[in-house]
Amino acid sequence: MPSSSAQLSLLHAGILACGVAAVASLLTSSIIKSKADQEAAAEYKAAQQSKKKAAKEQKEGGEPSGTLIDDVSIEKIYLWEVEHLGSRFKSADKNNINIMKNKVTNASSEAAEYSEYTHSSAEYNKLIASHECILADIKLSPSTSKSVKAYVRAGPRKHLHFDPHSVTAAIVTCGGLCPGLNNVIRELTNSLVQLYGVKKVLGVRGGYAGFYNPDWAPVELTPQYVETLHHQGGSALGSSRGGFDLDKIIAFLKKHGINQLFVIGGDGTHRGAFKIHEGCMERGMNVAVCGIPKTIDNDIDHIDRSFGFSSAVEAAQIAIRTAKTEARCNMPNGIGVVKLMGRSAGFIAVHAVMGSGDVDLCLVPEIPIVLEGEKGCLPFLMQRVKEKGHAVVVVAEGAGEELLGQSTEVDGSGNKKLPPIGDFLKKKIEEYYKANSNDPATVKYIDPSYMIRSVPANAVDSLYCMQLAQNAVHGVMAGYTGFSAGLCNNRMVLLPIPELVETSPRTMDAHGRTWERVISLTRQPNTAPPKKEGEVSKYAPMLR
Ligand SMILES: Nc1ncnc2c1ncn2[C@@H]1O[C@H](COP(=O)(O)OP(=O)(O)OP(=O)(O)O)[C@@H](O)[C@H]1O
Ligand SMILES: O=P(O)(O)OC[C@H]1O[C@](O)(CO)[C@@H](O)[C@@H]1O
Repeated sequence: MPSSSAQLSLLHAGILACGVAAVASLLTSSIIKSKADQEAAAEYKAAQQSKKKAAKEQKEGGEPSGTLIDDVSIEKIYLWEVEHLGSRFKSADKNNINIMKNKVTNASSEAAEYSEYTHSSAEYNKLIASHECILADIKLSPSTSKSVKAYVRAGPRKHLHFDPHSVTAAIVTCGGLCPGLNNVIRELTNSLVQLYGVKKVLGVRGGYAGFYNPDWAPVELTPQYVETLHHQGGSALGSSRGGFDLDKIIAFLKKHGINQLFVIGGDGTHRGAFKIHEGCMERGMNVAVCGIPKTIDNDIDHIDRSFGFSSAVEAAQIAIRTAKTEARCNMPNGIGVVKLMGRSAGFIAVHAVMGSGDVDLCLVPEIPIVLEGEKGCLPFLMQRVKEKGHAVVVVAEGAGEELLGQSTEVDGSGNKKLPPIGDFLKKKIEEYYKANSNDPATVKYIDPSYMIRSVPANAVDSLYCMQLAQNAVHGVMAGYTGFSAGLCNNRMVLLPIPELVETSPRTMDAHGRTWERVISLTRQPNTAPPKKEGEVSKYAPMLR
């Protein structure tokens, strides 16, 4: 310890000297470094400037900037043409130009009559011209074909096929429920009445059977009737499976003078809708039939996603979080098993897993379940529980058919009923622990079932439903028929129904990027069967 103030000041001086020397050495090294850096910076700057100059020259020459890759090109575009009533029936007066009517409804009238007063008529900011299209496959590489397919772009057309005053429209919802059904019903009604000035819109109750069931008389849909529909889950019109009867449906259309039919449903519903379209054409009826693709399972092909899917995936998070809490807190060996909807496609399960980040094992219909052995899910689960103390499993309801066998039972529409995979899995986990561990497994099984599809649409789905309904109405008013409105490559398009149903229901690609992401998250053994030689990989449009 320094004993006097003189010693202390000597010590301070020493420290100061050392500090100055260290700073000086640091400065020298940074000066040397900065010389090298300066050269690198100058080189980089020069390269950037020459890039900018080249881009400017390209722009001035009328070319987009960027590097020209001459081994990738598109030479031919083939349009997925949609049938147009104008080819068989006379369209409304060509002077009947399409403007936004923005009709005001007479809210005080109990009889729901609409005022003829239009709040403001406005021209559309964008009218879609003939042959405006959206490329179907936007992935290109030197090995892809130079001929590509394209969808008809959706949106208002300048000329209307129908005089709105001569239109009686009908809306029907079929198949299972799905968040957003009411949003679509509401926006179809509002677009028809307020945007186009259609006088009558009927809501057919209870799906296809509602066209002829005497106890389910149709309701008249008005903007007042649908005002708050979008806040509720389910379908204000009701729905059903089975009961498709073409002659009776055609009889209904004739009786009520329906010339525009909007059918909201899945692949089964669309098959029916196309039969109605063909039935009308064969009978010389100037009727437009339009589908709006709906399925909680997201298994309709081509479209980026079906409405309601995002809300269902969101609702499934509550079940997964519940399973996590139960698994974490229930000892010993807490395991939460959540069963989610998904008849033949595991999209809800895989998206819920990817969105959650809490799941250790995901089982879907597309990937065979292996219980034991090197790639067995049971030893894997036991190991995960050893590491973390608990684990969460998500299983799609259609998974494990290879273990449980195919059910011979079907529902009213002919869809196979599914064996109880959730209970089976719970039993297998418990048995495996009994045989291989001193402590039992504490398995909590959660089946949120209909809770994930009866919720109201979230904001993303509400917006999507609005776009679908508006574009369906634009398409029908223009005279398109036998089509469905959908989102493809993030653009609204019109899809011919036969193309839409041909490859539906779609399933997740066992060798695609979605499944790759799932196993990279869960780190579970990949039991996807090896890819067959020449097998073309399908993609899951939502996550390409
Ligand atoms: N090939 C078909 N021809 C005519 N109608 C059909 C056909 N397939 C199904 N339908 C009818 O379509 C309606 C709905 O079918 P389904 O129950 O299979 O639901 P979906 O439309 O596929 O929707 P979800 O995704 O909810 O299952 C039913 O009324 C059924 O009778
Ligand atoms: O019991 P329901 O109403 O027939 O619906 C169950 C089925 O419907 C779907 O949600 C498809 O709409 C499937 O995932 C499920 O298996």
